[in-house]
Amino acid sequence: MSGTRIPEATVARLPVYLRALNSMSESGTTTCSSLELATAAGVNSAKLRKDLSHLGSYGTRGVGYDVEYLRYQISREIGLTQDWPVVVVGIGNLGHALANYSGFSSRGFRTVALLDADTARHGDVVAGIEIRGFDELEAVVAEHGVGIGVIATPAVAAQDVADRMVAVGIRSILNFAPTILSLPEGVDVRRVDLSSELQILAYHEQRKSSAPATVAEVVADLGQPVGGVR
Ligand SMILES: NC(=O)c1ccc[n+]([C@@H]2O[C@H](COP(=O)([O-])OP(=O)(O)OC[C@H]3O[C@@H](n4cnc5c(N)ncnc54)[C@H](O)[C@@H]3O)[C@@H](O)[C@H]2O)c1
Repeated sequence: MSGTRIPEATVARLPVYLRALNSMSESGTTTCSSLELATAAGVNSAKLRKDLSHLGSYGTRGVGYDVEYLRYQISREIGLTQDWPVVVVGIGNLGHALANYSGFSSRGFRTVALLDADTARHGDVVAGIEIRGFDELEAVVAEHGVGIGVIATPAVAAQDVADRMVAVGIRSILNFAPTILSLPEGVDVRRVDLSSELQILAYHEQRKSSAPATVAEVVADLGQPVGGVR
């Protein structure tokens, strides 16, 4: 890691740069300009250069960035060169989808246990992992050194699950339940709220459809030809 504290907004963009670099690498690209990488990541190149400067990466004038080296630097910075054991709690519809998602393991997140409170689910196997009781959380965390917990339970259960996670030493939580968790300092929580994201899109959609009418539309409403406007 760079050792200096990187702004949160930059940290949030690093995985986006990494994804763009991964596609470049897969297509055999060995170097890229800041503009090429910025375009692939959907940001402006000044912001990209500033972000990468926090990693001590400035590229080479006239050559740009070395794709493989930058991939390595970003991966190291966001901890992807390490193996991260993860426990998922709540193996219903979403829990099944998360357990089956191969994108976690390819990025170093190894699901070591699937836990659920419903005894009817215990013993079922999802993605090669047996669902176990939630009361096994402490043993699982101790055995695998789990630092990251994923909550995919209904909202009413999420706070209790989070409290139990923290009590057994988990310090980072990814929460899919649509509820705000109250947790002690030092515990990082990321909330994935798909409904809120849809609501934000709905808000923009609504604004688009109520955008001011063009002159042509106003004229059409008045029943006059556009050419008739003075
Ligand atoms: N399904 C989706 O597409 C989706 C999308 C976004 C967010 N979410 C959210 O994710 C959560 C799960 O959704 P779902 O559709 O998978 O629900 P689900 O009802 O299918 O699954 C929830 C699972 O959590 C388990 N559970 C309940 N209380 C528990 C506890 N205290 N400890 C351990 N396990 C417990 C249940 O036994 C069940 O297996 C919800 O909060 C939902 O709002 C779901």
